[in-house]
Amino acid sequence: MKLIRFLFSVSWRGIAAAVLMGLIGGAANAFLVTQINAAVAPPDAGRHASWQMFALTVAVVIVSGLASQLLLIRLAQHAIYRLRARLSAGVVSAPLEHLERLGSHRLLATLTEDVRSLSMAVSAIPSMCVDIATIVGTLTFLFVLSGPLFAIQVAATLAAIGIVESFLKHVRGIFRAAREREDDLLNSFTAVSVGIKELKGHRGRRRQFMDEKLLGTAADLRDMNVSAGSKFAIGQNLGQILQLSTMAVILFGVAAWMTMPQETMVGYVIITTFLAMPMQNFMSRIPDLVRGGVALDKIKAIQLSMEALHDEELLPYEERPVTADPRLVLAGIEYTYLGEPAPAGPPPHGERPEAGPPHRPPPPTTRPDVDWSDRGRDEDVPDGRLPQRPGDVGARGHRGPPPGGPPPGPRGPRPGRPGDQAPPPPPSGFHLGPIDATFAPGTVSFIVGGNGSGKSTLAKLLTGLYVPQRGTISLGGERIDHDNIEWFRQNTAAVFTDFHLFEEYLGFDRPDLDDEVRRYLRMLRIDDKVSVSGGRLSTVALSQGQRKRLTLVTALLDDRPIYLFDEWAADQEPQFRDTFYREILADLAARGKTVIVITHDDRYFDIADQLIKLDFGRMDVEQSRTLVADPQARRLEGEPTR
Ligand SMILES: Nc1ncnc2c1ncn2[C@@H]1O[C@H](COP(=O)(O)OP(=O)(O)OP(=O)(O)O)[C@@H](O)[C@H]1O
Repeated sequence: MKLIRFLFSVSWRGIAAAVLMGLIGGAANAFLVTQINAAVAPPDAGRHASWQMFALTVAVVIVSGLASQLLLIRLAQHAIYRLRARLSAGVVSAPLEHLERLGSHRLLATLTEDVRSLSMAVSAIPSMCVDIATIVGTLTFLFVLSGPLFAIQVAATLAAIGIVESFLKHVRGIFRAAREREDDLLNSFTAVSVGIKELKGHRGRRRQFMDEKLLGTAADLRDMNVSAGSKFAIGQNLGQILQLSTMAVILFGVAAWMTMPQETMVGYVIITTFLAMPMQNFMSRIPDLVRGGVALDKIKAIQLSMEALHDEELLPYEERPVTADPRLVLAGIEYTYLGEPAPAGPPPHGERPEAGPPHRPPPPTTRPDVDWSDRGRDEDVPDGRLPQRPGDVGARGHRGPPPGGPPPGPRGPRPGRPGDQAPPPPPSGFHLGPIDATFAPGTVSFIVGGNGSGKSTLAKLLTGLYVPQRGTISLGGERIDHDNIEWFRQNTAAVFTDFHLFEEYLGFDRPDLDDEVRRYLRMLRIDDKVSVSGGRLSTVALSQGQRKRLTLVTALLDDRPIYLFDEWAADQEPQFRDTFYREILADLAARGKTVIVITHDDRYFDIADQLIKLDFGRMDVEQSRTLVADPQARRLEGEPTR
């Protein structure tokens, strides 16, 4: 079982020690039964029991049982810790686009619901081990007592297990479906917390949302859990009926038929009474195991791999200073989002539909842990991995699919061979590029364009959060690829529109950090609202504009060679907007930083050294202009870039 395998992967020595203790406990339990049996046997039966032996056996039962449980509890908690650590690492290290496609609700459901289910399952294992040891030990004693009774009892127990298992098949399916609904419920919870103002302000919308979405999903989950619980209870009770029927058959039929001695029958009754408790305990923990298995499957399905399939933590990283030459050059870069999966339904032309659970998210399209050079796409690499270092791009005349074509992801579908049963290409979404541009040190570049024209997508490419599927990015003349993308990311301080403000200044190891922060708080005119002490902000409960100023503080503290602001000034008052564009950006450029600003503020176009206009994902060459030749001039009167 996957769960047990997972537990073993945490510490097989710990498991072995705990199971050994459990077995000793189980054997002692069985011996206890023989003691009780001897104590109640008629004096002429030749069995002896002493209270000293009884007390010693009880001591062994308790000590070994306790030792086993303590060992397994530690192990289980360690396993849960490892699970949380691996899952969180899975989230942090998964490619950004994959996380965006999953959505925060699915991540939350995994980090809360799946971890909870797995914790329950892992916590159930200690007592189940002791139960199994007791059952095995007691049945062994029954075997010694009477072979035929042992055979009948084991046959009945196996039949009971078979009955429970046949019910479990249905229960497993229901738990699986219920787990998918958990995602929907978490989605509704997210909508409630994020959209509470919209719901409060519109009675009809709130009612419909509550009835159809939140409560509808909650009711489905309730029904599924009731159905699963009832099915399991029926199965468990049928198993118990079978056990009791077996007892009746033995007591009232087999005993008389085989003329069994009375002490054997007394022993049998004691054994079956002793067996009842661990059996029930064991059975009642089975649903926890089933849920744990479903949670493991789910984690695997959303590819937040515990085997670290996309582990960016494994990206090579060389501890070296940031670049001294922040010249960023884009050469024909292109990027395509994977489109939404096709709606379920009969496939055209008699094709077979793709198998998979209904809510299974598509695989990630980007793989930052591999090289994204053009060369790899045209080669058939046996194990699906691409060469570590790019060859010469030289493929500017060989650009990939037309806009809207399938994404040529580094590990995406390889070119098919005749006769290949290649899966249909995933539907493609928005396509950006090709983009050729240079962002020079000491200059301010504006990226402009309509809503949805691809500005933020380009920003994610410029910061190394997405990897281009075609073309190259170079920084200071160094081509960026698999081997240096982690280093590349350390060169940019970026503020995105959907930023998160951390209450603490993390990742700074400076004794005078508080003083520096105070200086920036004063400079950004927010020192009357928030203070800092020990690298921690006094509050983050501020207006959107004020919170954005705090993100700017963090970016300025980072002091990186490249600065990227995605519509930073949109929430600022006019006066401060002026300060941002005319003073802060100018100061950064004067300090030799490469400054990139995504903006709709055409009033400030005059301060830009370069303007890059995007139109439906393409660079509008006519309207994109530059005067990189003279960064000091800061006027937009240069020639078009191409
Ligand atoms: N995570 C995503 N998955 C799939 N498609 C996406 C994703 N993010 C954006 N898109 C698509 O890419 C296109 C460009 O989005 P992007 O955010 O880059 O535009 P933008 O120019 O920054 O727009 P705005 O000015 O409104 O912020 C959008 O039309 C959207 O459909």
